Amino acid sequence: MQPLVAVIMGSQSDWETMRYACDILEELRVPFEKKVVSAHRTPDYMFAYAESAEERGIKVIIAGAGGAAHLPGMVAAKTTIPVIGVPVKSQALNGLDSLLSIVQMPGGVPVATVAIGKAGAINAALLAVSILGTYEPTYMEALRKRRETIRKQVMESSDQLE
Ligand SMILES: Nc1c(C(=O)O)ncn1[C@@H]1O[C@H](COP(=O)(O)O)[C@@H](O)[C@H]1O
Repeated sequence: MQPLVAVIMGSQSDWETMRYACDILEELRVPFEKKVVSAHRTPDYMFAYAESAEERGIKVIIAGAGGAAHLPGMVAAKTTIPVIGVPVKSQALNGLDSLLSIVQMPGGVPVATVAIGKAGAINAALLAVSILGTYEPTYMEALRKRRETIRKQVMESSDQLE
């Protein structure tokens, strides 16, 4: 099926985080592609990838990177498709470097930045599905059902408190 969401990451080492985004997309039956693309290490490929994404039918790009995390911002600079940036936890600075590199975009070139690490990757995918849901009601319905499941789980966990 034609992918609607692109999950890209600066390195294969980001997969341990970005796999959580892919799990959500699989769960909600959203067609997606996943690729390693680096602004630093494969700049020409990154440009070509970002420039061609819209015409290939991609609606949202989720871009995860760690450290000097320029990938989400550089992709956003080359496309007007919504870009969601996931700060990957870095070894040296625990992902604070990644977060600040992604979130502080100059006015005019937005990147929707989520939290550092696993929770951010999960929320990036949910946000991407929300965007798809604005024109495809089945995705909105899938999100509503998921929220309801979470609500029930929380209520049950509350009942189980001693
Ligand atoms: N931040 C970027 C970019 C980029 O922004 O283009 N390319 C790779 N990286 C990051 O380098 C970290 C270490 O990568 P390696 O584990 O491959 O050394 C990864 O978290 C990756 O996202």
